[in-house]
Amino acid sequence: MPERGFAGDEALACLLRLRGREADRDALRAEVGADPSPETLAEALGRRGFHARPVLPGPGGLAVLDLPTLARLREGGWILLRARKGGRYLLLGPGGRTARLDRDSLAGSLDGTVLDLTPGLPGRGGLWRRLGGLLARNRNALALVAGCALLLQALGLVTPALTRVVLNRALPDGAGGLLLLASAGSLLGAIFHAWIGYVRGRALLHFSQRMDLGAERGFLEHVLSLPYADLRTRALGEWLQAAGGLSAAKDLLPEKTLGAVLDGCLALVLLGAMALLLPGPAAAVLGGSLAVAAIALAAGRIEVAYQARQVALGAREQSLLAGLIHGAATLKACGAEGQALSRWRAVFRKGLLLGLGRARTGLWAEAAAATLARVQDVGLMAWGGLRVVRGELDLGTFMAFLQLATAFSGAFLGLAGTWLRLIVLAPQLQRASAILEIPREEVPPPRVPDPSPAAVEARDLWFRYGPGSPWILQGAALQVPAGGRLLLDGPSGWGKSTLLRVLAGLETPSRGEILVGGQPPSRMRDRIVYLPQSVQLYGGSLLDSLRALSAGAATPAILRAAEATGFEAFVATLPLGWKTPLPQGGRSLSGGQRQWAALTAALAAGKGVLLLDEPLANLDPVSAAALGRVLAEGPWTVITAEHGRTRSQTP
Ligand SMILES: Nc1ncnc2c1ncn2[C@@H]1O[C@H](COP(=O)(O)OP(=O)(O)OP(=O)(O)O)[C@@H](O)[C@H]1O
Repeated sequence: MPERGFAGDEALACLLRLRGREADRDALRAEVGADPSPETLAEALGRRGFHARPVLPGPGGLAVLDLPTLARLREGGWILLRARKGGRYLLLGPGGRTARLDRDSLAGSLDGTVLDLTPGLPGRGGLWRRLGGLLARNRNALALVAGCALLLQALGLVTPALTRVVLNRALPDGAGGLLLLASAGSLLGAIFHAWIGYVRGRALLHFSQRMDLGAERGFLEHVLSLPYADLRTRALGEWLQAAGGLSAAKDLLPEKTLGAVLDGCLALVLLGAMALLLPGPAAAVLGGSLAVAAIALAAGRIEVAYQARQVALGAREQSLLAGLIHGAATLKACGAEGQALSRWRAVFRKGLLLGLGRARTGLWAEAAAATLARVQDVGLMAWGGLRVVRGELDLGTFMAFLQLATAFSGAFLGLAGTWLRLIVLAPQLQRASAILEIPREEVPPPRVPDPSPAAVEARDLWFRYGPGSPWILQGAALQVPAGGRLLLDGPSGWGKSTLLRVLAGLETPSRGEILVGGQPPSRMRDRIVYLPQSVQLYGGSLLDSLRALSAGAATPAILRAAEATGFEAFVATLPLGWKTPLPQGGRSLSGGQRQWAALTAALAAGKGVLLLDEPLANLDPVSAAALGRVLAEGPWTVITAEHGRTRSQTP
């Protein structure tokens, strides 16, 4: 292990050079400083067209990183992870010093932060454009897969040629030497075939893994970067279906689409070879294969109609299922399990019937296509056998033709099969494409949170949830000076939460203006924290959950906030303290404790403007009063939605 790491700017220069980019160290130092944070390094890489993110991959995650990249050492400084071979990592440190470490020793000497440069879903546009871009970024692996597949196909032509030689020349002439030569050729061909198959399999595995990582993460990144309004208007089932569509498209692309292109090439070559041997029967085989493919495609068209309805129903069914599982406790408490189940069952049954109809069509088509293919085989055997018996055709040519015809039918049907899958999956793929086509929200890159309070002003705000929905805000206005307090009060459904979301920049008003510290809220993300009415804690430890909710606040900041809100006293009563594991959603905490935790995280985020939606509603009066005092005394601008009190004050 090199004794010390690179300084941040030097590490960046080194990485850029390894990735084939110009890197002037002085210019880089002026750009990122001498001791840049991982986020600053990622941003600098982003400006040069790399998709870089700081991650905490853990020992297992190191294996899927795109190398070369940078990792931060436990003792400080950065090290270059240059390559990975046989489970060991080649490291590069200052002065060109290198070392090789196994995964666990490497993980032990890092502080956990690594820059992940795995390409995500590139660019803009729909599904195919983005997946195409991802393919292009992995073109070396793709070229290896294609090259191997072509070689395998070329080897497939050797067997019919050898069969012809053996049957027409070696056997009738008793040419032992030729027979031996043909056998040795076959054996060598088989060994070469197995080796190329292995290389292709490995390249495909590597390629699929990178596609998986890029596509799935790219999709999630895209979803999380969408405007809030787009996120709230779609049901969970729609997101799941879109994710399923992307997954299917991604699986189709490397193996099937590449396979289809190669199948197409192979089919042409085989057809040419057949036509050279026996032109008439070659035309008959082509006709038979076209008929089989036509049956499959006609059935596919019917299946598409079923599939489109299945996708729509599937989205509803998955949304209902998620709601049922998520709200199982409430349903049980209300004794409404039966009703919920029967609603889900009704949708599920419809989906099942559609699936059945689709499967039946598929079965009919399969049976018809198989029968036709058999008829063609039998016809070919009868025709060829008769001609061989009559001495009009030599046996070797006939057997070679049969082998070519079988391979041709396989390649042709493979091509039709891929096309069929594409058209049947079209409705699901369209759903993924529609989501990928939604433009991302332009959000300025994250900056260090700004704890200074800012004035919040809103004038003539008009907002409604959709074109036909009633207006929720009709000319709303407010003015809170920096460090001031405003309590929003009103009956349920009055629009308090809506107003807070509009002020936070999550919802866009139809009319009116909002200024936070003189800027639109979307530009002030580093200063605004919005705490919704019902918070979702994350799984993992209690500390992890608060860190996530506070957008990555450092542990000392979380501990300071917990001391201020009194949450630390509660954590001290837990046997595992901050390491207490939480289930997803934090259900092992009471409603009040969850709110307490979320408020602590909001304060730990270190931002100057707090927009809080009923933050104390679930707490007991004593804790609520104590927390109310903390909020009243702190240096923030606070706008709180609460029932029962209307008060506005300035410090
Ligand atoms: N996502 C949504 N889509 C459509 N309408 C919505 C949505 N969220 C809220 N509304 C509607 O907006 C109105 C205001 O809701 P909002 O949650 O802002 O009220 P509130 O004053 O915070 O109520 P409460 O005190 O009960 O929390 C309600 O009539 C509600 O039906």
